[in-house]
Amino acid sequence: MTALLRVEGLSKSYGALRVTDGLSLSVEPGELHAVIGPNGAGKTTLIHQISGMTPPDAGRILFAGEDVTGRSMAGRALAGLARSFQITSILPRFSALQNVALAVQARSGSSFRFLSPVDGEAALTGPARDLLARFGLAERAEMPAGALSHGEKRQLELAIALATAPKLLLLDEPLAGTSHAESARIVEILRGLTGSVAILLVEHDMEAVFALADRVSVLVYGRVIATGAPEAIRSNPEVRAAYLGEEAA
Ligand SMILES: Nc1ncnc2c1ncn2[C@@H]1O[C@H](COP(=O)(O)OP(=O)(O)OP(=O)(O)O)[C@@H](O)[C@H]1O
Repeated sequence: MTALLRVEGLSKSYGALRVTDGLSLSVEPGELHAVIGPNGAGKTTLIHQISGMTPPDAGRILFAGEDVTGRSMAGRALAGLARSFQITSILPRFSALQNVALAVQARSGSSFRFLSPVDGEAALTGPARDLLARFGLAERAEMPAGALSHGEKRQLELAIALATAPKLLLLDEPLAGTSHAESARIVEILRGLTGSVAILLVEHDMEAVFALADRVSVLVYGRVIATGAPEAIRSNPEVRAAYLGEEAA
């Protein structure tokens, strides 16, 4: 199968610190590929480089068969690479519905101009309501997004990212700061997405990672030390020594 995303030899240094160091990995269509590793291993910097926020010093990023290394964030988003922005993408005074409807509009470009105002609005809010329902937020549709709980904001953020109909979703710690119940709900949402959209997931919650991932890559000092199925990663002696330790026992 041709990889949807291929990262080849990605390097980035800040001063003397090599944050990603010849890093290579791939994500297949529909795959949930988790990236784990100790604090400071370079996981967030990897996501920044893939999304186009941080230019790499060396290496290439191939997405859907094209070299996107030099492309802007907006150009990558148009090509189907979506990133959720840990709540900062949410407009707090707009309702949850309006937040998702705006993302639906962004996906559809100017096509709504040709509809009457009423039909145009329905064409945006219809899919937005469907997405909110899928993300367990149907009853929060009219609520200002800023009034949602932390976990609900994370769910809304996923709905916004999905509204752009991406091929690949980049998720940086979607479970951080959520309650046990909220994180269980988000895990269920992510499970429901697997197969239909590829996901590159950076997450510290190992229970969630091992329950969700098709493949796991382990990043240590900016390098991938192992990639494989969750069970193979859990029992890999090098991974256990470098990161998982007794956590995985
Ligand atoms: N803009 C920057 N300028 C200087 N140093 C940076 C910058 N961004 C990241 N770093 C450093 O690069 C290293 C890797 O950071 P990064 O956030 O990518 O790690 P991480 O694996 O995501 O860590 P965590 O699990 O704690 O989120 C850290 O030592 C960090 O301080």
